[in-house]
Amino acid sequence: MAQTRARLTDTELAALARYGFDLVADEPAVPPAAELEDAEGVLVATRDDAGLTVREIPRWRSPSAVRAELAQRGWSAPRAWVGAPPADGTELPGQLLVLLPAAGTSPDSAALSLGAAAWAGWAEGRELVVIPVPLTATAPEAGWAEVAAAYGAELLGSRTDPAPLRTGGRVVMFTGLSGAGKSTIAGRLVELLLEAGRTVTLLDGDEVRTHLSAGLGFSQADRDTNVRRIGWVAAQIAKHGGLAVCAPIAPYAATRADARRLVEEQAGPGSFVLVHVATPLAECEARDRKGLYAKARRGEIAAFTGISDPYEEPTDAELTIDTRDLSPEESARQVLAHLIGG
Ligand SMILES: Nc1ncnc2c1ncn2[C@@H]1O[C@H](COP(=O)(O)OS(=O)(=O)O)[C@@H](OP(=O)(O)O)[C@H]1O
Ligand SMILES: Nc1ncnc2c1ncn2[C@@H]1O[C@H](COP(=O)(O)OP(=O)(O)O)[C@@H](O)[C@H]1O
Repeated sequence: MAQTRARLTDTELAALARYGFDLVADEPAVPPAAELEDAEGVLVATRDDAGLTVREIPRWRSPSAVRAELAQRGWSAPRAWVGAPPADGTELPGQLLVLLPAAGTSPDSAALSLGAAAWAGWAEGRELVVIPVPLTATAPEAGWAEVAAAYGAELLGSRTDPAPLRTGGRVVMFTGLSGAGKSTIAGRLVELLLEAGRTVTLLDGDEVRTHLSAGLGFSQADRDTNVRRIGWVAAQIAKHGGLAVCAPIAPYAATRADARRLVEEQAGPGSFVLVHVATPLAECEARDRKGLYAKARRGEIAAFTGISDPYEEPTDAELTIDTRDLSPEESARQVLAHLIGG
């Protein structure tokens, strides 16, 4: 055997659960290790000459546990619905087991919480039990009627057409040279958003480098780590509908694209707004508020963006602002208009 213990991905864990719950007969395609664990290191299955033995899987509630809960609630003839609520006026009973196909997603996936939230309006005057199940919505590995029966209910219907994921969360990432005006515009944007009654998280550059990215410098690898961390945190904020504003130099196109991907994976298409503060180098250097350009020119700061280190101009920015033409107030209002409009 290749290794003694292997960690399963979300997709493999769902496959193991389907097998362990007798929803499918065939052994799942999982690594050939003697012990299998989940993302937290919990032992979920063992393998010996007799085959695979599935133990408790913390991520997924077993059909028998769900059946026991329905019995305890006194549901005499449980009915089940799979996926999103019916769009066609189907009558739903007063007690309903909702099965949400969630194979391959993480436990805190936005797809899952949006799936559950879609049922909130149906809960009034009704008893709903909402259970994520380890099956794939668009290509179920077992028939929905059989799955519903395993969870102790008769299938009433299903709706598993994949709606595009949109949490309503957004991330505004300003990018540009040092002194371009990123922090000034980001700060004013946050004030305008607060005035408009929005809750907003500012991932302030100084605070990020003091806490989240403490110890990182300005090599390409460190800048990439810094920008990816900012992108990851912003994605977590946007995942459940929050708004995050950040303003790193973010000089590399590929790393900005990584941040965009992280955010859009969690909050849906259109959730990442890249704002290029395109103040030319000569103007930034003329401002030189912190005296850094002068130091960089004297060689006292190595690898300074625009002087001795690259800045890759974005070609994918949703907005480009040249602060030679606009005041900070006008610039911030332009970003706000984009957020409100799109
Ligand atoms: N070598 C070098 N190059 C560029 N900038 C430097 C450097 N050393 C220190 N500083 C100061 O750090 C601020 C940029 O940090 P960031 O976290 O935004 O940079 S990056 O996105 O990781 O490239 C930047 O702040 P801003 O002027 O607010 O952009 C600089 O003040
Ligand atoms: N239209 C403008 N937008 C933003 N900043 C401007 C503008 N015009 C002049 N400035 C000045 O440029 C400087 C930008 O500094 P800062 O916002 O810290 O830049 P960055 O965060 O990109 O390094 C500030 O002193 C600001 O007052």
